[in-house]
Amino acid sequence: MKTFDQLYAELLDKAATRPEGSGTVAELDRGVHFIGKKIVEEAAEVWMAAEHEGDARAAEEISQLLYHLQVLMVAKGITLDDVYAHL
Ligand SMILES: N=c1c2ncn([C@@H]3O[C@H](COP(=O)(O)OP(=O)(O)OP(=O)(O)O)[C@@H](O)[C@H]3O)c2ncn1[C@@H]1O[C@H](COP(=O)(O)O)[C@@H](O)[C@H]1O
Repeated sequence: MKTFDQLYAELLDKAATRPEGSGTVAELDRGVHFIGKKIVEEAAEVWMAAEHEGDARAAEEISQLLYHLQVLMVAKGITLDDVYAHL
């Protein structure tokens, strides 16, 4: 289990060190357009899970959406503070 901040730090490290087999590195290499489409896809899965698949599945889909949002943040150089400033 990890927090939002811990995951972001892990993804920043993956982007910097580019370990073999990292899905994050592969997604970053495909670019913002691809990541944006993943976000839209995961958002739809969150919606469907929340309406039809129960809270546990919804929570899992939400975690995936948060992951892809963080990959986009890393791709764009957007920091946690940049986002938190608007909360
Ligand atoms: N939290 C996540 C995470 N959530 C979602 N995903 C990715 O997003 C995909 C979404 O799953 P779906 O089942 O919706 O996708 P799918 O359509 O079946 O599969 P795809 O064809 O879209 O890949 C997963 O296949 C993962 O590739 C994640 N990939 C990585 N992490 C964490 O990110 C960190 C870095 O991971 P790596 O870069 O892979 O080392 C680790 O702590 C991981 O646990």
